[in-house]
Parts: sequence; structure tokens; C-alpha cells
Amino acid sequence: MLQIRKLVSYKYCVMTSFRTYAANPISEKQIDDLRQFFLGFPGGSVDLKKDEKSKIAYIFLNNPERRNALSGKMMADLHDSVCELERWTSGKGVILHSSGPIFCSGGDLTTVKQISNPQDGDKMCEFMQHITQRLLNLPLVSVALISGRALGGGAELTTSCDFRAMTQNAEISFVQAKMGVATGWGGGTRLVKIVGRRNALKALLSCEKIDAKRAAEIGLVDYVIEENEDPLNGVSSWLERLLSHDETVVRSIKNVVTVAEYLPPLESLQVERSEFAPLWGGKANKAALQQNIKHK
Ligand SMILES: C[C@@H](C(=O)O)C(=O)SCCNC(=O)CCNC(=O)[C@H](O)C(C)(C)COP(=O)(O)OP(=O)(O)OC[C@H]1O[C@@H](n2cnc3c(N)ncnc32)[C@H](O)[C@@H]1OP(=O)(O)O
Repeated sequence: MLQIRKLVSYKYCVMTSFRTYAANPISEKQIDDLRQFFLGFPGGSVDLKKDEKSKIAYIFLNNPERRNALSGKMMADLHDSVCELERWTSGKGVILHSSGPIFCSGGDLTTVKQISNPQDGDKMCEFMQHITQRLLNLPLVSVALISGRALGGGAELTTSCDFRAMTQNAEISFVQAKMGVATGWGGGTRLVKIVGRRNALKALLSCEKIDAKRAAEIGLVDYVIEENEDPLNGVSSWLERLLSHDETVVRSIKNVVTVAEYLPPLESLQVERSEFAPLWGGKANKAALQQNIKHK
């Protein structure tokens, strides 16, 4: 019993410190300073809704007048949403979405123009890398629903989820090179992991419009919304089917996959063990054994 308690407390320590570590090793004070700085650039909001029945949360990018561009204030909102989701212990999934013809037109150019110097650019980079990595590392399975176009920082945002769903007319374009910059929100690093080195290099240099067909070819999209399907209902049903297991199982699987990406194998195996032990003989496991399931 003591051994199991030790394992559970090990798991808690590793996962708590890991989430911040893998997001960027910066202190709470630094994060708070960055948050305060970016709150000074107003416009739009990022709205969080949690559905306790389906255990799926929805992060909504809301800045329609500027084609859902991300203002400094929205970056701070996104940070707050991710923090709230880290505390949502009964959740299983999260969907990042917006409405209108543009999923997200990137950084809000009103904000961007006011911080157009290397020092502030680095601050934005640090804050956005931190937020997007924390989003990706949540113990929730995440999907970016790209309905319409995702440009620049908007394209980078789509890589901060486990999966991407696209509508038939959606396009993802990494236009950073055309803007005289490279990716800075962590999207370059994540894109290489998703589509591989050559496809990433091509997407970043060509600034091409990647439609659903091309995205499927390079492994950038996981679910294409059907012609007559409501995008949000469609992706929610797709995710619910994937998350049909007990939340303890879903969250453990997500944690194991997350740590395997960052930690050396021996440490990752230790986390896997600490995730497994409490599940073995647990509520979901006992219920499954009682059903005498045949996996035909
Ligand atoms: C962080 C950084 C990075 O690269 O790392 C970035 O993301 S830089 C940002 C990279 N993104 C961009 O450069 C986007 C530039 N915008 C566009 O290409 C276009 O606006 C589209 C996004 C394709 C939308 O074209 P569409 O014909 O639908 O609308 P529109 O051009 O009339 O735009 C409607 C209104 O939204 C505003 N608007 C559009 N995108 C904006 C943005 N990113 N920031 C601030 N305002 C923006 C327009 O100025 C316009 O405002 P008014 O009606 O008041 O004139």
C-alpha cells in the first residue's frame, strides 16, 4: 500500500512539475509579469466553456471584427483558460474553435505593431510558447477545429492540439516568411513533429495554402468534416467516440503519451508505471472484468 501511495505521489509530482517544465522552464512570477504586459493590448476575448456531461471543454477564439486575430489580451485569456483546464480533474477533452470564414488570422496586427522590436518579440515568443505547450500537455485530449483559414500565428495555434479537424473549405497557411519572420509560438517545432522535417520546411518556406486534401497527404489533419455536417457537432461526436472510456483511463493514456515525447525512456517508463498502478483493479478495470468482454 505504501509503495502504491509513493507511486501516486510520484506521479502527481512528476506530472505537475512536468507540465510547466515541458512548457518552458519559467517561474510563476515571470509568467504573471508576461500576462500583465499582454493584458495591456485589448481586443476580443477567448471564452472557455466546460460541458460536465460529455466532459469536453470548448475554447472559443472571439475577435470577429479582426478575423479572430489574437490580441495581447486574448493571449492572456488563453493562458487563463489553460490554467483553469489544468484544474479540471474530471475532464477528458477540449476543442479549440472559432466562428466565421477565418479560424484565426494570426497575431492581432494592432498588438503586433506596438511590440515590433526584438525584446518584445521575445516576450511574446516566451509567453505564447509557454501557453501553447501547456495546452498541448493538458491531461485532456485536444482537437483544433479549423473551419475557414488559419494564418500565421493562427496556423501555429492549430499545432498546439493533439489532433486537427478541418472543414472542406479550410486552409492552413504558415505565412510568417512572407511577413519577414519565422515561427515563434512553437509552431515550427511542433510542425516538424507532426509532418516531418521535409514537409515542415516546404510548408514554412512556400507559405502555401494547405487545404484538407493536402493536409491529409502530409498527416496534418485527423478528421475532415463531411459536406453537410455541422463542424462543431461533427468534431464533438468524433472526439466523444474516441473518449468513450472512463476519464481516469483517458487522462492516464494522454499523460503517458505526453511524457514519452519529452522524457528519456527510463523516466517515461516510471511515469507509465505510476499511471498504471492505480488503474489496475480500479473502478473501470473491475467493471470491465465483470462484463466478460470478448474483443472479437
Ligand atoms: C504573430 C505573427 C506571426 O507571424 O508569428 C502573426 O501571426 S502576424 C499576422 C499574420 N496575419 C496576417 O497578416 C493577416 C492579414 N490579413 C489578411 O490576410 C486578410 O485580412 C484575411 C485574414 C485573409 C481576411 O480577409 P477578408 O477579405 O476576409 O477580410 P478583410 O481583409 O476585409 O479583414 C477584415 C478586417 O479584419 C482585419 N484583420 C484581418 N486580419 C487581422 C489581423 N491579423 N490583425 C488585425 N486585424 C486583422 C482587417 O484589417 C479588416 O479590418 P478593417 O475592416 O478595419 O480594415
